[in-house]
Amino acid sequence: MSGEILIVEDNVVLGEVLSRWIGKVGIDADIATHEPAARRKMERKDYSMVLTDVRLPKGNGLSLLEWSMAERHGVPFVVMTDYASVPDAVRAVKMGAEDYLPKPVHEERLAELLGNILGNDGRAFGNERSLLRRRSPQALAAENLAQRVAGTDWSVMILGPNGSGKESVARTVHRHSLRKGKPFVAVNCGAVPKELAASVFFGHVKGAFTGADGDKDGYFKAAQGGTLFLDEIGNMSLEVQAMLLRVLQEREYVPVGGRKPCKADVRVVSATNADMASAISCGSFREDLYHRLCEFEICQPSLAECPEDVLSLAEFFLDKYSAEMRLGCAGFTEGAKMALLSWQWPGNIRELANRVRRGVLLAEGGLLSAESLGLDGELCACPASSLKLIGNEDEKRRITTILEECRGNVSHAAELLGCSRPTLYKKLRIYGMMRNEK
Ligand SMILES: Nc1ncnc2c1ncn2[C@@H]1O[C@H](COP(=O)(O)OP(=O)(O)OP(=O)(O)O)[C@@H](O)[C@H]1O
Repeated sequence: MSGEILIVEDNVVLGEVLSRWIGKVGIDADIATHEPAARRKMERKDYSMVLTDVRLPKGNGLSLLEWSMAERHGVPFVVMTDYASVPDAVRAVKMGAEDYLPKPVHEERLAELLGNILGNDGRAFGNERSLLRRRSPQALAAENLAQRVAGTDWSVMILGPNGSGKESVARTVHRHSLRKGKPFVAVNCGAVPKELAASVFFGHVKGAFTGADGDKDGYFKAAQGGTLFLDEIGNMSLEVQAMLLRVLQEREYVPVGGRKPCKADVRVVSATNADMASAISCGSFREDLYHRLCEFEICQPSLAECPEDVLSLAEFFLDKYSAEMRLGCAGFTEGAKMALLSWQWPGNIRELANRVRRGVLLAEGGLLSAESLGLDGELCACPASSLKLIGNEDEKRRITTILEECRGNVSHAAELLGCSRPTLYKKLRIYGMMRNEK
């Protein structure tokens, strides 16, 4: 796969703007101005994604999508629509498009989307995202640690599952540090091939290798004075690890093909969902690098550990996406709320955002149902949704949240928690939650 993105857009100025934004994160973009040209390009090359307008002078984005699905190209499609053509976006998603992007396109949304679809550092656009202040004790604990360590210059390692908000914690560290106002640069280390690592991290000078027709800065230069966020460090090759260890020890580096050492004045914050102890014991991660990267550790909880945040985050995303699409969605049906509370969120906040975005589109201005969130029928089908009644604080909070939502209806709550009524009563007694117990 070329890694290149194909933009299909007849507005040449917009095509160029999109291509420049995509280029900022190190991805090349190719432009076609109508459907036949796009088809020709797709026949010649495998693109990593197609970003297409619906209306084109010849053909249209939906028939391009239909053709690509029939030809089994397997390339993710993102369809750009203006507010008047919401039904087109709905059709596109139903036909298999990965996502849609409302026009006018915002750089921040495009970055988020690239991050979601390509799993790369679309985040390097560097724009601050608006975030909800979370209230669950677990999320607050991680946030407080981030604020406390921010004032030191220690390296920080954030551990937690994918999509749980580790980058948001890294941004909190940066925002509360003396380096705020300086760059925050995010790098997806897992996506950096070892052959290019030196040039990507340290930059290169003109003539350093074939194709190096100018000087180019690397991530360390881009983050100078600020924070370098190394994401997915668990996926770094041993060669890249050795390279990073050297620069973190010596606090300087030399661009590829250059002579003069440059100062590496960056605060490093890293993140991973890997089990670092096992990675070290099986030799896939260097222990010396681990200690350099982890002068302070923060564990970001999964969304399932933070039941208090689910509905407020869902409402936050509902407002955000319905404003973006100018679809005044009024809220969630009771069934949708129950489904949101009983789902286990294997993809964490990212999954919640994606489901709500899809729901906003499909609800077309009404209330979001469990079906529009893709959660109907899943409740019983997903074994993970059943409560593992093992007895701990998380479980108690989850029961409390669901009981509140069910307005005290134990049968309904037991159903959502995936356990029997007698088991739930037993738990309520264990936790001293029965009214007649106190
Ligand atoms: N408090 C919040 N309010 C609103 N959105 C949030 C919040 N925290 C995280 N998000 C959103 O959830 C998504 C996932 O967050 P983030 O990228 O920080 O997770 P991550 O753990 O770093 O993921 P990965 O491990 O896949 O890199 C992002 O779109 C982010 O904007």
